[in-house]
Amino acid sequence: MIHTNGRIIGITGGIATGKSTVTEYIQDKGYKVIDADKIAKSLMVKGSSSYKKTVEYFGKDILKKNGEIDRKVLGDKVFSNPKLLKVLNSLTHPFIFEEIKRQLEEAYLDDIIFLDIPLLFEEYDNILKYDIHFDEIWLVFADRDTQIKRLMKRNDLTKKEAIERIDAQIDMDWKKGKATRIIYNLHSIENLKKDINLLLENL
Ligand SMILES: CC(C)(COP(=O)(O)OP(=O)(O)OC[C@H]1O[C@@H](n2cnc3c(N)ncnc32)[C@H](O)[C@@H]1O)[C@@H](O)C(=O)NCCC(=O)NCCS
Ligand SMILES: Nc1ncnc2c1ncn2[C@@H]1O[C@H](COP(=O)(O)OP(=O)(O)OP(=O)(O)O)[C@@H](O)[C@H]1O
Repeated sequence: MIHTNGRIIGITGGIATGKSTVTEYIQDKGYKVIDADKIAKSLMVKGSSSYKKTVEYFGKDILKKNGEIDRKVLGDKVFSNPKLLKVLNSLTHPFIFEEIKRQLEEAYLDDIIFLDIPLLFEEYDNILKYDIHFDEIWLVFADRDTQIKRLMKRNDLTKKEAIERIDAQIDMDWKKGKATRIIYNLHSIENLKKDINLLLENL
């Protein structure tokens, strides 16, 4: 069991639905936020255990000239091939979950801890294995067309590539049924902030 005094609120959603936009705002308001994507990135730096295992399996083709992992190249490989995505997950997730657990325990004095974790439902077995218990789960929702549009724009992807990334995750409508709260991020960012304020006031 993770030792914290406070509540743990999971923030999840589909790719490019707006999780980071939501958690950046929550963090600006002074709340403690742990970001699984940031942890994953920090653990993939040149020379780390995840890096070594990933390069050993995927080969030097995934490296940039300076020896760092080219995330676009690796992303293209794994999101177009579910088997390879599974391999990458198996090489990286143990390190990521260890670090999430460590950061949760480090934040034991905070009353509320938000954990931004895109794969909360996809990796539920790991959530249980690492003894992470959510008091609430907030789902940031956007419809598929909006996801595609935002993802193509932000990552400079073709429609096909955006769809592959969306389809590498569990369907958003299924996730809706499992969440405590749903944040509909379909309109302006100002609108989104108002909705978040309401949720925070009611904590
Ligand atoms: C494949 C990689 C190199 C692509 O890097 P890139 O910089 O393009 O994307 P980034 O890491 O910023 O992730 C963006 C979004 O992609 C989605 N995503 C990332 N990894 C996965 C995955 N394994 N399965 C499904 N969706 C994923 C999430 O919604 C995430 O928010 C990178 O995502 C990665 O190393 N993934 C494996 C680690 C992982 O599972 N990270 C998610 C946090 S638990
Ligand atoms: N309400 C909105 N209106 C317009 N653009 C938005 C809105 N919300 C988010 N965006 C933009 O959509 C993109 C995706 O948002 P964000 O990065 O917050 O999503 P995410 O869920 O964290 O993505 P990922 O799963 O890839 O980490 C960003 O470029 C962001 O600026």
